[in-house]
Amino acid sequence: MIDRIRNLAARASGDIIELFEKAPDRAREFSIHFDGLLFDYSKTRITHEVLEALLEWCETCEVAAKRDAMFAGQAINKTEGRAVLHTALRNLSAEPILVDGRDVMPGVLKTLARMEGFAEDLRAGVVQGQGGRVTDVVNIGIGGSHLGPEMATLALAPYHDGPRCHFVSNVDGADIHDCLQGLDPATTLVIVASKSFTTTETMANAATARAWMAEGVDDPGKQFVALSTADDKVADFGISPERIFGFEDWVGGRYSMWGPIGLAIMIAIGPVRFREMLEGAAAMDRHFREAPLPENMPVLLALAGLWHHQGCGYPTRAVLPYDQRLGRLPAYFQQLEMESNGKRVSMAGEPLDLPSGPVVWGEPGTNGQHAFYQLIHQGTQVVPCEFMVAAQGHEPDLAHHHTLLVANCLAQSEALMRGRSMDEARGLMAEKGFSGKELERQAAHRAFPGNRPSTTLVYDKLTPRRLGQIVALYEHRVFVEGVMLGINSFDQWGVELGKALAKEIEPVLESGETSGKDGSTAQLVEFIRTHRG
Ligand SMILES: O=P(O)(O)OC[C@H]1O[C@](O)(CO)[C@@H](O)[C@@H]1O
Repeated sequence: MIDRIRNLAARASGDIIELFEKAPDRAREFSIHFDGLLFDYSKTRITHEVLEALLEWCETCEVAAKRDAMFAGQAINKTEGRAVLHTALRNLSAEPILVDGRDVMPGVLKTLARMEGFAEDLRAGVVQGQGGRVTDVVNIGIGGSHLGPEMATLALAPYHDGPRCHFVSNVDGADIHDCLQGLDPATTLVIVASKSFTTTETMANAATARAWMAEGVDDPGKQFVALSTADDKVADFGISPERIFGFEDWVGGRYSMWGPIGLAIMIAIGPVRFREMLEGAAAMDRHFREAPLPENMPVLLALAGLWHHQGCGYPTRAVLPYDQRLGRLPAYFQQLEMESNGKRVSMAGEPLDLPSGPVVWGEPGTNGQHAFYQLIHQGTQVVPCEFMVAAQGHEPDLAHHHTLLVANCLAQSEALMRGRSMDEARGLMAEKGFSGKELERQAAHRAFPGNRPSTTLVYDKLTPRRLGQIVALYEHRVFVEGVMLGINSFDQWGVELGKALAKEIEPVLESGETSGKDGSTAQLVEFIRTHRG
């Protein structure tokens, strides 16, 4: 199957712009609308023939059946023997979902109601700190217990009407130091977000926060909340059961912002808007489950990704939100995509016969334009770009800024596609008075190859509902790509070795006993020990 796709990519001739000239309806044919979103993948080399081949590959991989198995609560995460049910966290219809014969929905909705009660009480000043109304909330977590809440809280800044939310993740003491500076322990609530409640970074930061809190209040434990699956470990830390918001092991870390891990988001924007975010995600879930594959937005987004990565062989993709408040979305997608699909063996444990998922990177526009777009336009590697932009901003008084923002976004995808030919560049240089060899030399620097693919996701406005849809859209894209690559997208064994070695090296840094370590590691330890003051 992949050979057919690769042959199509190798045979693709002519420029993307010519595809528009040949088919005036191309933009409509290679785009899809769904509930306030437009995904346009027409500025790529995908043709009807390519799409047909990609869809056939998708069918061969039984994506639809595997999707249904996920939604039905089957243990599709086979290396950990778990179901994958982040979708249950936004199943507000309460339609039963059975895991091992037990409906998980009553528990999900009960926890959601507890979170709502707590968030309301905190926002209303009913739940207080030992120095009065809580003014600041510090979420301590890392990876999936950090990136989602941080990303969504920033994204929904126009809706904030609760206490200020801060996020600490790095074990680097600078992170918690800078966060706590200026906060008052007596009016601060600390959320310890950790599915396992064993993650070194989070536990170190939680202990530091508790010590800081103990300096300012009599009973630090009263101003801590835990979001975890590990009640016993939370109890050992000293957080009482009514301050634990639990979830089950079928919620993966990077898929967890919809449940208790999203408590900081709920505190910031309120339970009503948090529900709107869940409803947006649930709408995308329904679309993913019900729309035929050729009219299914997550499937088409996945196929565009696979075409570029597997078919055309482009090793990375850039996520480029023209939306300052989506500034953490590239980092969020890095974990979502690379922790999910960065695997070298198949479900069966055999070496993959395809490259694993691509490197994902990005930055919000227009900032990226003044940093790395040079390479995107004129470097020798092709980087498929995934642009995102809202039709409206949240600042009506600054509508002219938004027009500039949108114009830049659209201009970039157009420039990538059109490029600038040598003849056009020669014309520009001739106008400036160059001639002969110097004109040729100058023109070469100013020519753009063009024909570089991009997709654009446009939404009306970045509301809680739209954010929910967009994140769920990408979650399902990762699922489809994972199934088609034959990968288990829901484990992350690749993070374990480094964690284990860090535990070994910690005492070595104290003792300096480097026997058994390689020469480089031993040299680094020695340098650090002699320079750490
Ligand atoms: O929520 P926890 O258990 O602290 O884990 C945090 C993160 O660490 C990881 O396990 C990777 O190290 C992620 O998958 C997870 O999101």
